[in-house]
Amino acid sequence: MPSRALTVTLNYDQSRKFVLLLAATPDARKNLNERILREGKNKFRAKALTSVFLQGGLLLDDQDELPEDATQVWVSKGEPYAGPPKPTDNEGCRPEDVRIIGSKSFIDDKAVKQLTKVANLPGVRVAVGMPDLHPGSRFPIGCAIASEGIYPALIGSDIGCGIALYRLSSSASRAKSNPKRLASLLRGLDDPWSGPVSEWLAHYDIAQSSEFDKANLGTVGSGNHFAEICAPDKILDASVAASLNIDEDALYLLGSRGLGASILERETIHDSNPYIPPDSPHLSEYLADHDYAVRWAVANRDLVARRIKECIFATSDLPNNYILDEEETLQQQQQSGMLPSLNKIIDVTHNSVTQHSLELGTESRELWVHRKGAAPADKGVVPCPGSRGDMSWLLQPTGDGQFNAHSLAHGAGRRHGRQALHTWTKIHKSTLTTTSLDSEVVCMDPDLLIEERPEAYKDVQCVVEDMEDKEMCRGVVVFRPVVTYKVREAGVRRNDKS
Ligand SMILES: Nc1nc2c(ncn2[C@@H]2O[C@H](COP(=O)(O)O)[C@@H](O)[C@H]2O)c(=O)[nH]1
Ligand SMILES: [Mn+2]
Repeated sequence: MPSRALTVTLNYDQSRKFVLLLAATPDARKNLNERILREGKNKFRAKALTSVFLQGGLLLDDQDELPEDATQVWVSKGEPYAGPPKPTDNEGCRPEDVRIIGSKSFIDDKAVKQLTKVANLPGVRVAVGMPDLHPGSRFPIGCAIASEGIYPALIGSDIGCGIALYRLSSSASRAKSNPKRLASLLRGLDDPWSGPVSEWLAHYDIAQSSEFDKANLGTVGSGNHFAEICAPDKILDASVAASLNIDEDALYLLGSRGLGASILERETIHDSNPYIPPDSPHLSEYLADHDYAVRWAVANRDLVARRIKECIFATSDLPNNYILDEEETLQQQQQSGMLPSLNKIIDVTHNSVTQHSLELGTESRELWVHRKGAAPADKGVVPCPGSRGDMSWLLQPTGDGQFNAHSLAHGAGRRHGRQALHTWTKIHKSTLTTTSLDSEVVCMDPDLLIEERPEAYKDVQCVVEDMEDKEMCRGVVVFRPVVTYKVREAGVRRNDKS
């Protein structure tokens, strides 16, 4: 009777494999787990092998029968599956499900090529380039990618990065007539927070706190991260603006703090772009890490906001449990006269993955939407920052989210790469700390001053108009920058660019 060949591959080094011959009888397919592990331990000289994966990442357990069509298995020491996706996931997007939204905005060809490549990955069903689309080192930034399973590398190392908008107060408005003075008040923000880190994190369902937390929680970080005090310049939708109480100064905070780097590192030990299929047991493990990084980033933005408020209003005696988004507590605190007003309007994460229903032709599918530099369009208003020398917008998402994969642009997007900006005509650094809108920039890092000057970014108005033309959103408020905070101390440059 002819035998059947089963290729056994070592999951953590896929160049190593051997062929196991199975008799072509139904019995030979039963209780195979033990035999595969035994042979694997011998052939690979790896005593610690514990699990057998089928193609796609499903575990072959003790009592499981080998599926009829299985020709390969992967043996692992317990690390996540690193083989190819299930054959059914193999085709990428249909051409009509690859969209680039941008007729007024500049879109770099390199970013289009990167998006096309991503759209062809197995399991990917929809790929949308937003008008802020620009090239990243491997994958494009400014896009929403919907797939059957999850590609951790598409979300990248800056999991949880996002932007939050807080109300400040009219006393800050008075200071706006003097941005230099307001800027001079922002001190000590690069130092670790001296408050109770674990207590703060506990408000965000984070039980542990580490040395990393102590050193980083409550700091802005570097790279493209910033805090910005801004003032409403134009109210475009008075009723939405009124419902959000936007009539005074506001504070934008963008950033995370590099926590996602270790998560991505763990995921990409064996493969630079692994795929976690929808039925893999590893999917929920990755999501637990991902959600933790997202909550941490929100906690961080809130703490930076609190510290900025302390700088501006010279109050260092806030109760330790003062959390910005607990409206009720906040209102009580304000009523009791304890606090100047600073509460949160919205916080959106723009590097993340969440599940959504999307229509593919006549079929509706539950897909994982990876947002790499894209804001969710199903959580209320969305901030869309321009640059330190341009306006920033607050947008109201519109439409059913099908065309844009429930996402909007996360900003203006880069027009020029960081390195290119260093080759431009040299400008004296001092002229970069006051913008053409008369706002002040606190940035003692000379490279960042060059790399993030306003000309580095696209025109945010074109980005917004491109989305309005597709009926994805409408403008609510346009904000003018007053003070942009990057880094105060020379030499403090944290390694968490995204
Ligand atoms: N209002 C400001 N906007 C800025 C500043 N620096 C950058 N940006 C905008 O934000 C996004 C950043 O998103 P990222 O997470 O990809 O960095 C970027 O596209 C710009 O439009 C600033 O100082 N002020
Ligand atoms: Mn970031």
